[in-house]
Amino acid sequence: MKLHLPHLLRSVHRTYSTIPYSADNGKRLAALAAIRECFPSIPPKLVGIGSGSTIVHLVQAIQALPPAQIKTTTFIPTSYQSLQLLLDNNLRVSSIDHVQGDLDIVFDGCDQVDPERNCVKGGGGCLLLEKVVAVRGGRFVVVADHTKEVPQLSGTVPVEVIPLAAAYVLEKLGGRVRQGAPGKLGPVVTDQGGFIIDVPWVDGMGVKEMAERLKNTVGVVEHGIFWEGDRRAERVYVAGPEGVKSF
Ligand SMILES: O=C[C@H](O)[C@H](O)[C@H](O)COP(=O)(O)O
Repeated sequence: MKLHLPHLLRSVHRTYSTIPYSADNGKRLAALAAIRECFPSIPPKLVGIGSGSTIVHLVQAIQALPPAQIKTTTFIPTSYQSLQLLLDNNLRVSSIDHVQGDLDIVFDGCDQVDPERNCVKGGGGCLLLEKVVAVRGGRFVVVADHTKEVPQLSGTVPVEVIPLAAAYVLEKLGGRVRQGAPGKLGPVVTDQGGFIIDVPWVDGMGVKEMAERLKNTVGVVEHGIFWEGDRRAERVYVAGPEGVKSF
């Protein structure tokens, strides 16, 4: 659903309308809109922060909030990248395994999002902890540029596997072990010590069937489909050349 830009989003758009649109500006616009509309006005206790390039803009937007709105907030990272980002911005951090109960809200990016707000995540190899945090989010808000919006999820799904099970999972599901992160030869090793296999989406298969197929394969720790069976986005902010919409 394309929204008429409310006043708030129009002002965000005006602020950036002199900058030529790019996917990176899109991430920034969508992040600003998401934070302005969704970051609780009563200072939240616990806020989850996803991983990836969009998150950098989200943290900048959080930093721009009035100090009183965040001074009692503890942020929960989903990777070493987001931990470092939060520390660099002097925000208070804790770890998801120290949390009791739900987080107030979780903000994250995505690689694909469909009209039902199902997402594929894990392009940066961080899907496992992202999901562990997302399932504990009272709200789960996803931010993206327009290149991520798709009519239906497809392509490949990142899947985190135990390294010794990689050969078996490849036989069962197909795909390739992700290789060659900058500065690292051989398989990409995740923050939790797993390998990532990019598994092809079976042509014509629905979200539920695909998610269950991946989850039911021995050796798979977690997959990058975020859907109603575990955690679907409650709200998605997408920016494109025309402005920001949410659905
Ligand atoms: O593993 C990475 C995460 O799932 C990211 O949220 C996702 O890949 C989107 O990344 P970016 O914000 O860099 O487009």
